[in-house]
Amino acid sequence: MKVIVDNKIPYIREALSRLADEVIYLPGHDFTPDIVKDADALIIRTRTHCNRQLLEGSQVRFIGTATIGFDHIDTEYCREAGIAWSNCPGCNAGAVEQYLHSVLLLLQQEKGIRLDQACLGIVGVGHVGSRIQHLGERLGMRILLNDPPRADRGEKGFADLHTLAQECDILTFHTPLIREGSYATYHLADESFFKSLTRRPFIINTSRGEVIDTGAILHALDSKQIAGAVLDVWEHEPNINLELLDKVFIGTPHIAGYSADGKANATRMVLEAFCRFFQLPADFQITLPVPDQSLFDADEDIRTLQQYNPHRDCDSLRAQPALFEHLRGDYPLRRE
Ligand SMILES: NC(=O)C1=CN([C@@H]2O[C@H](COP(=O)(O)OP(=O)(O)OC[C@H]3O[C@@H](n4cnc5c(N)ncnc54)[C@H](O)[C@@H]3O)[C@@H](O)[C@H]2O)C=CC1
Ligand SMILES: O=C(O)C(=O)[C@H](O)COP(=O)(O)O
Repeated sequence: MKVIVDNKIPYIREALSRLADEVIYLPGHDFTPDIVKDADALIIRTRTHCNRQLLEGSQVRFIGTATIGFDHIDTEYCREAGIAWSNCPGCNAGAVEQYLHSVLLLLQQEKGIRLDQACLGIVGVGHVGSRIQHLGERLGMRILLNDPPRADRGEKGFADLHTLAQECDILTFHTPLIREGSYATYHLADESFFKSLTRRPFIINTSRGEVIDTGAILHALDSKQIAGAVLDVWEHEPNINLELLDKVFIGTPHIAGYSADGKANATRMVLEAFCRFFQLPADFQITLPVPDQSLFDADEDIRTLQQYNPHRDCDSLRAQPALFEHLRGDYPLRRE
């Protein structure tokens, strides 16, 4: 069996060498129709666009993405072509929670937001959003939740986006990127959304850049419709809007999910899916580095920011925005 694998997926090589006869490691954007044509499986990240153009005429039967998001896979084409695919639900939700925890503490320390008096709006309440809900509750915040697909399934406790826009001091986006249909999230935060905000909130986006219209958020920052923004994801990565990077409170290179723990979960889950599909025994171990014991005695807020302070990633990105992809590819994975 021949497998082509993104060369930035950590902890995978030893396990995969025991599962496949031939494994080729390549940068995610270097997968071409010629390279994939005689592969049985692709193991990818968000950087490989799996569509007709890449896959037509190939013998690929399985695609595993070591990510939760799967907007880079044309699932309709895969269905037509009989190609199975799999993602890793929940793999990196703990890492994004860690990112949000540090961001909320920094908003309190540096922007004067009293978290215990603030209302937090969470748009998209899945694996990540649910963890942010519990984090916000632990921090004493009032929480409003928006998740139309869950509300339409009859689940209780959700409000519409307009209510969040009216009542929240901080709004954070955790939806998938959906380009069309009744739950589309492409440019969910557009000019009319920003106009509808009444409390000059902070906006946080760790979902996908395309969920927020770049022109609209720039205008919202300039016209003070919002107090500031924290962005981990951007339209047109890696060619991000430098004016926006300059104007946000914190801007990072799509690394909210980049903990060693989250990456190891993703590798384990993608290999389990691979083994299920090819009916192979899943007899592999993924070994993580040990946690840093020296942090264990500190006060929780101090420990949170010692373990992860997003200003570091923001400073690196601002210093060399052209290295967006390199900063991600060679990221020193943090522990949760
Ligand atoms: N920056 C990063 O490193 C990371 C980014 N992500 C992004 O965050 C997204 C969310 O991650 P998870 O919570 O793990 O995914 P998930 O699939 O568990 O949750 C997504 C939630 O969004 C809801 N949703 C769908 N359409 C919606 C709409 N129109 N409005 C409001 N809610 C809607 C769904 O019902 C679901 O509850 C991922 O799809 C991915 O794009 C996830 C992990 C890391
Ligand atoms: O899981 C997702 O979805 C993400 O956005 C990841 O954190 C980004 O993953 P990579 O494609 O950079 O591995």
